[in-house]
Amino acid sequence: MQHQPNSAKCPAHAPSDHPALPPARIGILLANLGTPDHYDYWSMRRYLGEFLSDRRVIDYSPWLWQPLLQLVILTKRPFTSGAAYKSIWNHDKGESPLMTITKDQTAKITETLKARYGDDVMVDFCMRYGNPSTKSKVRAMVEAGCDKILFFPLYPQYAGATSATANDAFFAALMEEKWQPTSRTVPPYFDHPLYIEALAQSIERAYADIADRPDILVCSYHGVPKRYLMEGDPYHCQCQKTTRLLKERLGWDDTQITTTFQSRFGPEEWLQPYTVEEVARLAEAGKKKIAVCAPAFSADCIETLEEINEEIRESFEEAGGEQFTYIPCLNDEDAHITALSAVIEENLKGWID
Ligand SMILES: C=CC1=C(C)c2cc3[nH]c(cc4nc(cc5[nH]c(cc1n2)c(C)c5CCC(=O)O)C(CCC(=O)O)=C4C)c(C)c3C=C
Ligand SMILES: [Fe+2]
Ligand SMILES: [Fe+2]
Repeated sequence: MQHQPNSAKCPAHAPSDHPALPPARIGILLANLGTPDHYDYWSMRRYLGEFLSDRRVIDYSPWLWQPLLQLVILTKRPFTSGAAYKSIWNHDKGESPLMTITKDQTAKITETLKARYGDDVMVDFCMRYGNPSTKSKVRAMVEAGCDKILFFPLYPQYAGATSATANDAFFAALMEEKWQPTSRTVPPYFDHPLYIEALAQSIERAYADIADRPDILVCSYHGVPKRYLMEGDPYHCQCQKTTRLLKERLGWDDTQITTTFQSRFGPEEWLQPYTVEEVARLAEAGKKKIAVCAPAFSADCIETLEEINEEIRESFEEAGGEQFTYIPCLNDEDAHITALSAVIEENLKGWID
């Protein structure tokens, strides 16, 4: 089925000053978390302020949370996080790795989908926090003639703090459109066979390059407060299922792979076990060679390049660990682009085939 051209302008009845309408097309809008424009104090403060004010991320009453955030956290954390960003920054391009990788993914997905659908589709990306904003990209797609938009949060596992808040920003952007495009959001793909396959291939490739086979693979997922799980967020279960499917695809048993959660923030209990503690425990228990991968992240970012590959590595080595291998995220690897493009194609059904 071909996408139908825009038929809203009827030449016989249109007034002479009727606005011009571009040919109708389908927009595919990829969304990631967002990243600071720079690692200086004010860029960091702006980014963290927007992120940590999102009640899908931190759900405390703003009356209690905002004074603490504005007066305490945002006076210190922009410095420490800014230094961490500086250590991983893509200085050649003047942007964070998350931004560079998201652009590369967008370019490759565009190429794949254009080869299949031609100019009936346009592909772009937006961020939940910072730039380019979701609102600006929805506006640009509507202006370019998109009367349908498929919105794709690039998180394999659903969490209120990631997928839902990305969707919220998308719906808020639609609220401002006079002629609102028909819209769909892409569901989580934590169990999609091609995502599992891409993960498995990346592990097999990494293991083939390591002379001394690791004792165990640690699948480290970004954490959330445990309370969110108790309140109905399926993130924890989806992470566990991704690890199980990966284990089955690799043909491994439970001694060769484990699930942990990283990036704890604040005093509440988060999902356990905490990666930083678990890698130390593994070293102390005699697992001196480990590999760590991060299946919840579609692109390498501060949480993987700095937290896993620097802080968590250090925790392992201080506890007596000897060989630590970080396995990069799927980023713009071919198998990942194939998986993401397949998820998109499945969700375009009925709009264009
Ligand atoms: C404070 C609460 C946080 C929750 C809950 C949270 C959930 C969550 N986040 C990601 C993915 C990413 N988080 C990233 C950075 C980051 N995350 C938090 C806090 C929470 N995340 C902070 C404060 C930061 C900023 C860095 C820092 O100051 O520590 C990123 C990286 C962005 C980048 O530019 O590189 C990603 C990606 C997931 C998947 C998730 C829950 C499922
Ligand atoms: Fe985070
Ligand atoms: Fe669970």
